[in-house]
Amino acid sequence: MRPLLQLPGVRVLAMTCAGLALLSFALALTQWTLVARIVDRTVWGGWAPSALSHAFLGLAAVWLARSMVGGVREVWAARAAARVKREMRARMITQILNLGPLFVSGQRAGELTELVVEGAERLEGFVGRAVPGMVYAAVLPPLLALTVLWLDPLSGLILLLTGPLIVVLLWLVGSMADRATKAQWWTLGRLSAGFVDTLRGLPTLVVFGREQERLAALRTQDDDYRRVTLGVLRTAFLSAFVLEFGSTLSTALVAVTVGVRLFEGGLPFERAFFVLLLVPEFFGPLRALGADHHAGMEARAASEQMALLLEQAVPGQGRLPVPAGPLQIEFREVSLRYGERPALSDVTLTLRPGSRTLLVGESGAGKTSVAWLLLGFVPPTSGEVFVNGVPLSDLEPVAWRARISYVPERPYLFPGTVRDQILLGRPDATDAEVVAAAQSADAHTFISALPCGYDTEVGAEGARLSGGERLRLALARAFLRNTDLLILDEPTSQLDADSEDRIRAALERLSVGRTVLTISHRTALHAGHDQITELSGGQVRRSRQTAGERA
Ligand SMILES: Nc1ncnc2c1ncn2[C@@H]1O[C@H](COP(=O)(O)OP(=O)(O)OP(=O)(O)O)[C@@H](O)[C@H]1O
Repeated sequence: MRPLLQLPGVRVLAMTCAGLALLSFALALTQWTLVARIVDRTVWGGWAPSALSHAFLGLAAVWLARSMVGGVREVWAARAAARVKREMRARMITQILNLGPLFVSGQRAGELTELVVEGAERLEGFVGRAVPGMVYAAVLPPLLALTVLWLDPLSGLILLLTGPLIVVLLWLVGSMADRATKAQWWTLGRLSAGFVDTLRGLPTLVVFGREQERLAALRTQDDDYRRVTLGVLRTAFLSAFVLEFGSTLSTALVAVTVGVRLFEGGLPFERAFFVLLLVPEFFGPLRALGADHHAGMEARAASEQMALLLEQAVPGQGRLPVPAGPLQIEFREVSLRYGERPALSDVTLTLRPGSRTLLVGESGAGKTSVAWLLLGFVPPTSGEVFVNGVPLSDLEPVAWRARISYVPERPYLFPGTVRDQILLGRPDATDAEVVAAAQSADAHTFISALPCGYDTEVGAEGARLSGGERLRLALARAFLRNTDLLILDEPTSQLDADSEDRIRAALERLSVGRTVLTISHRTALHAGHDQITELSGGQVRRSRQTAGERA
């Protein structure tokens, strides 16, 4: 429960509910005192009609006040729950963004989505229902039991014995359900992840004829989920049964002992009736607790995973401003490991301002890792990257990335229009600037031929465009972004000769006046670069300066 109690606003909500519970207690006492008195005087006489009507008026006022207190509790709890949901979702998303692409690449998209979307919903259920329920159950029954003890010690004793017993039984059933609830949460996460993976890999599954197998695996996961959900429901029914049985039994016990003493003349009618009216008030919050307990357990399973995500150490966030003017970047004996896996070892490399460097090497040589280090997605395991003599890790990361344009091998296009894709480079650009960027990237002609031009929807991940068209949109983004430093990761590896020539021409225009790092398998791209560095097995095998003759 600890991480749940640390949720924003939960303590304030608990204190408010405690205040409202005290108010409810006072109102309940007043309400049932009036009812007992009205019935007593009506049966035995002794009140003038005006006194009776005053009592009825008072009863109506108290009833209204109780309803209002109940309403305030509902509204307050709903607001706090919505706030917690919003805030925790924002915290998780910020944390995922801060942890960066390296963290995300090691996760299953479906599980993360499940945690951010469904996990936050579960917190809403906990804060909106379980917290007020628990506070009411902690405040009202003890006060009511003490009141009954004062009015009629025997009935009070029955309540003081049976109440805690029911709570202990509830706790035992809850502990049994704890593992089932966690299993339910994990299974749901796996099911969502499996579904997202299936959707993403559908073309591969179809090509290899494995879609039926995948469907069967999803069905098995679905069956697992159904099984654990039934297990959770079984324990929920069990706790409801324990509560109903316990409260009915002890209500009956109080009623019998009160009835016997009433007939024997040992207890006045009004007091006996009052005690009987208070007994359901005593069990009411405990009954509600049984239902809300389930929401609390579901939230706990999700909150433990959230805590794991939120406690992950975020790579160093520097605070220094990025130096203005031309940027000289130096890798000094930089090594990088992904866990136990070495990717780079003692890499020393200098990118002079305005120079063009080609980083070549076989697959797995560590080229993309150099780009990720430069983008600040991963910190070096040893050594340091310097920007104008300042360690990159000390620079403010957002301001640093604002100086870089990165064109990856497979640029990602978000659902939206062609214009939206280009505007990602600079959201405040005008239409004329967007068109100019597209023209420079040799994208304007194909965009104009699309059914709705710049307003054409590109589909999920740019599914309605070819690989070369997607790449040209990514270049248009880079033109619009207009930064000092440009990183091109395998920019032409997937293109035919004609597209490659056109993209190379666009790249040439884009590179003018910038510091460029081009990553490639092939040395064929060497024309126009000032420096060619060869990586092999994570080490610099050779680095040579060239004449820098432009292609
Ligand atoms: N997220 C990761 N976790 C673990 N190991 C990784 C990760 N990313 C890369 N590696 C490993 O680090 C090494 C360097 O990978 P990197 O992607 O930098 O090579 P590359 O030269 O860009 O390869 P390619 O040309 O095939 O893209 C490889 O052995 C790779 O398996």
